[in-house]
Amino acid sequence: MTRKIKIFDTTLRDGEQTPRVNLNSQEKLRIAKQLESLGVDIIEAGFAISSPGDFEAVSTIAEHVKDSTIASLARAVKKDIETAARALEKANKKRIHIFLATSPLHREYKLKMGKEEILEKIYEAVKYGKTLMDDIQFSAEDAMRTEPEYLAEAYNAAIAAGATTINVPDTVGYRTPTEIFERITYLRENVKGIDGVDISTHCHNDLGLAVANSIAAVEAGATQIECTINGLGERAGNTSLEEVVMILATRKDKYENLTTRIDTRQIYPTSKMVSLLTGVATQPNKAIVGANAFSHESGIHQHGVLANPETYEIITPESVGRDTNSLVLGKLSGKHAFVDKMEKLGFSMDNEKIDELFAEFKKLADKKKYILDEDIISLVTGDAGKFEGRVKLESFEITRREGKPKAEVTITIDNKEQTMTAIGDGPVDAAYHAINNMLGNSYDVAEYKLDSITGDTDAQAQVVVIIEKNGERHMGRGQSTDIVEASIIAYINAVNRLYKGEEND
Ligand SMILES: CC(=O)SCCNC(=O)CCNC(=O)[C@H](O)C(C)(C)COP(=O)(O)OP(=O)(O)OC[C@H]1O[C@@H](n2cnc3c(N)ncnc32)[C@H](O)[C@@H]1OP(=O)(O)O
Ligand SMILES: CC(C)C(=O)C(=O)O
Ligand SMILES: [Mg+2]
Repeated sequence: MTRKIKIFDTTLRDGEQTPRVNLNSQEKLRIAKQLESLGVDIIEAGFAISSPGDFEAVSTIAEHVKDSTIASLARAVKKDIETAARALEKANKKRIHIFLATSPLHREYKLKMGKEEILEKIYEAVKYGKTLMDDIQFSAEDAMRTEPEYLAEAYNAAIAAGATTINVPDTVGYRTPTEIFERITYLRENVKGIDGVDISTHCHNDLGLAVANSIAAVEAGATQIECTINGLGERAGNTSLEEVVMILATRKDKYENLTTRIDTRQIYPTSKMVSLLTGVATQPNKAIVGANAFSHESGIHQHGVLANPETYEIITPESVGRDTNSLVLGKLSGKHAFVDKMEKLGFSMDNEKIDELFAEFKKLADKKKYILDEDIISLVTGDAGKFEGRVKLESFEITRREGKPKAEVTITIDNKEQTMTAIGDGPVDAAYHAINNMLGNSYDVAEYKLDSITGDTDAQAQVVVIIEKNGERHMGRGQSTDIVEASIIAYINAVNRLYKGEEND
């Protein structure tokens, strides 16, 4: 029998608890709209009582997002529950998510409440919530460090008062998958009326087990997973939505009866949006959405992927909304990938030439961290890294005049030194004007590309410039820790190639 797994996204609530993340209501609405397109069943839009801004965010989302259920968090406190209900007034489908901690540590040190008092508060809070709306979720905060018998009593109280979902959080990410499986199984066997409600899992990643623990909960019978985009959340974060969803989708052989409503092709755009609006970058090796998740640099892998991507990919990039996989050329790459890259750039040559270029490529890759398409073009055209020619940069200086950058550039043309100053919109523009004045010609810059070769503040900048004359394009490359210098060298390099081409004609 098919079991539908509800996806409860808490990016806008627990995700916003990520240190230094702060979203305004318009940003939250943009993300909520995207979560709706993604097919999320429940969007936890915020904690309405926490601030006027969060109240506004929850009510704005409630007004504009109609396909997903909108939830607001509330403590087991009347004013929290009433405020959540007010914020959710305009929602098509709404839920109040009431929580109260149950573990010994939280009872004694945080809440300073006894076991009985907590059970009464749970019952009263859920009962009050039910007077405001039907859909009430109850979470026993720190459930996974609570005595199992007492935890069952807490959920008995919540269900008796009318809770429709009971959430079992591993608030501090302490448990392992086997323990989670056992605890959910225990609750299923010991909580009255549990078969009539959704069982939810909410895992934190303090030991890196949030995703594995959520899957274990589902294997034990949970019907709702709480998660966040990119695994954002308090401390080490929450269960990552993209990972749990893709585990269920990819391992259909194992989870054939489990389905979600998620449109997996929306995963990558959603991840990008969340990363942009929260300012939290995803690590390159992050599963599913990281920059390297579908990149291959080693020769043996590249050879396999060229023959059939399934040799080293268990998910297609398209299925999660990414363009294609990529073969990154580096010192560990093999000849198959090198030839593939050359063919994609439009070059074909005999085996002898390929062997020769491949040997040169390996030498270059030993020295250079990233091999760009332009490096391959230079290899093929036989002038990699050379800066010889009629024009040579001697020195330059950038100052500002009347708010605009002024460049003083000294070059030699055919061994004759010249100096010229010019003003431009930016320092590179000013330097290019000065050079053009000395060359007595002005070339169209068809492309200008700036890359940082290393990631530090003293990064090497690599500039690639393509200039155009009479429909012919000439590429130049410059490398320096100074962006302006790299740009000047690239430009002069392109001009020298243009002159060389003219000499050969
Ligand atoms: C595991 C989680 O992620 S829980 C959610 C955590 N998220 C947040 O805390 C973000 C939003 N929070 C806030 O804006 C504020 O903490 C508020 C508005 C909720 C409360 O602010 P304040 O009234 O200033 O209280 P403060 O945050 O300092 O302390 C929490 C109070 O709530 C009590 N409390 C904590 N959890 C609960 C609960 N689930 N039900 C009832 N009371 C609770 C604490 O015992 C403490 O009570 P006290 O003031 O009587 O000592
Ligand atoms: C509010 C609850 C569900 C929570 O975030 C937690 O326990 O981690
Ligand atoms: Mg949490």
